[in-house]
Amino acid sequence: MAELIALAASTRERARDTGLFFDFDGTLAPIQEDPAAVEPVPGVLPALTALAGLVRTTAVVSARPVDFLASRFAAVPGLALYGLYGLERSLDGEVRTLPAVVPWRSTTARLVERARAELDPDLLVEDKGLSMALHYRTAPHLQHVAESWVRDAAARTGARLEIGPMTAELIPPMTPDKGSVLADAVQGLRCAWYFGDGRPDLAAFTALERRAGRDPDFLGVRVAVANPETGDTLRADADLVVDGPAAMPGTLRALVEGLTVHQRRGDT
Ligand SMILES: O=P(O)(O)OC[C@H]1O[C@H](O[C@H]2O[C@H](CO)[C@@H](O)[C@H](O)[C@H]2O)[C@H](O)[C@@H](O)[C@@H]1O
Repeated sequence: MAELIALAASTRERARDTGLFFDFDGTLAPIQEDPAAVEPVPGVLPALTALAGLVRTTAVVSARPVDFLASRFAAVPGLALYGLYGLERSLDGEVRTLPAVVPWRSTTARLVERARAELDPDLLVEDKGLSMALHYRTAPHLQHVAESWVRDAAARTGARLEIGPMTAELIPPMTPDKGSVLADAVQGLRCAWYFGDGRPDLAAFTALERRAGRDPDFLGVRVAVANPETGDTLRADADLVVDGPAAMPGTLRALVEGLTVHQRRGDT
């Protein structure tokens, strides 16, 4: 907590030039068997709303589609959404899709249809519009089947393979990574925090390091959310460690407090 308070103190003097960026699954929401049932941890939405009033940018950067994120975060005004690793963006309420990727919608639709027809029904097929994922969390014995099916489909279609926790995903080849999303999003900011839990979030950490390396005035804060599954993936590279999604509301409230103390004092 002492580290968070110190970093909040350094952030508050540049709060109006600060961006707060969050991964979704395993960071703002707990890992569950059914991806469609996942909701943000109770307490996260009011804390994000409070933060959105204190800093320039608050954003979710996720492998989920923007419409899914929008359904979960409608209560947070001004929250920017980067979906499908940045293929889809909703920065001002309007959803924009990288134009080059649009033809992949039909490729993905065919892959989803084939997966549902060919594979064991215990493998959950997640249709994300421009990408799709096979989930074997409730059927771990099918990991090999899922991974070899997506490998084969990737070779046939040119889609890119992304292996996640209990998940094998096919994404369009031009999909950015979270690092390039962050590098772009932090332009014009003097401070950014990134909260993540998994391997794709490392690229976002690296983007903050690179920016800080080029700009000594820039403060980048890398926060690892050590959920029970991905555990130590980001810990070694982090400035702060949060003990899983359940600890996020308390962490965000402490950050609100750290940013608000200054404003109250500054106002008097
Ligand atoms: O970038 P993220 O927001 O972290 O999304 C990564 C993947 O998250 C989801 O899958 C993971 O969470 C599920 C729900 O808790 C869990 O059942 C699954 O095993 C995890 O891999 C989402 O369903 C995927 O589409 C995302 O790629």
